[in-house]
Amino acid sequence: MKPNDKDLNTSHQAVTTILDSLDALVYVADMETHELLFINEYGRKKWGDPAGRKCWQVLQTDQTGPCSFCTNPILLDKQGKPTGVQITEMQNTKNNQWYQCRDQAVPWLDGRLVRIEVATNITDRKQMEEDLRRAHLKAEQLADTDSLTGLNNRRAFFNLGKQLLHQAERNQTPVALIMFDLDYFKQINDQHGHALGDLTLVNIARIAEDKIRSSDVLARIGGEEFALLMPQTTLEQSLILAERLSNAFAENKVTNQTVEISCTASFGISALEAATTKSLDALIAEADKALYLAKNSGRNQIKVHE
Ligand SMILES: Nc1nc2c(ncn2[C@@H]2O[C@H](COP(=O)(O)OP(=O)(O)OP(=O)(O)O)[C@@H](O)[C@H]2O)c(=O)[nH]1
Repeated sequence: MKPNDKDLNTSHQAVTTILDSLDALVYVADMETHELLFINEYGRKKWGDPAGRKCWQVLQTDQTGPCSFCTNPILLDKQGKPTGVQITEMQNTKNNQWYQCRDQAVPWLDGRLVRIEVATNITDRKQMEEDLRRAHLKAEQLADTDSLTGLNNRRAFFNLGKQLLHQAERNQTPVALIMFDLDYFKQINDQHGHALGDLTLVNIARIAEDKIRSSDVLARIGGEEFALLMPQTTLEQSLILAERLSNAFAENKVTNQTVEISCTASFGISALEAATTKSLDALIAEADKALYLAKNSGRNQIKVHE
């Protein structure tokens, strides 16, 4: 039995009612001319009536032609045959909302190819993903950061240090390590309180940060112990920097309302010459030995591992 006009009219109305009830954009656009042939009520309410206009004129802003992100090219294969459903995520240029777009090329009633898109608003999900990404990044940064000074912590020092040594070995460039430890720091805490001790550590960190290159890895690896690993740096160059640091620390004054103090440091230096290999642990052990010697020789001095 052939459907009559009334049946067809009723089924057209039924389909329109269904499409207009959806909480998603549904539209049909000519794949060649981009003319918008249909848009459901959700789309009309948000983007307006097509009135013979093209999809890029109705749905996007500031377009003078088809969008650079138009999905048409992926909806057809080299022979011009539909590739099936393609799912993309896009931020609409008119309302800045994010949409998941389910696009498909299909033959229209008159035989030409059209793009049918069903787009659902995923802005809340995108925002949640972004929040999660930021929280994850922050957690990672916190796990690598010394909370008092904001410097790398011990864990980060070992991770970054190993990468740095690896790179240096590959490039056959020298690396130097300075370990420094504040002198008689316990006395500062005991005599003037933990808060002034903390302030001293922060001051020392800022001074050191100020004197190094962005490629250097500076870390607080213990209570009052710091490590500075420098790529493309020789023993001689690191000695000059250690002297600068030593002088700057000694000149630095830390104050609270009642006292003004200064604090020196002892330094131990070790180095990896270009085109040689050494583990980070070995480099640290050598610098540590030199630091121990500096402490035992009266403090406020720099010793180099021979
Ligand atoms: N204020 C403060 N003190 C800390 C922190 N971490 C460790 N310390 C203190 O640093 C002091 C280190 O003391 P010691 O290891 O005896 O070293 P020192 O007094 O500097 O002596 P030398 O290193 O031999 O010159 C201890 O009193 C720790 O409590 C911190 O985060 N803040």
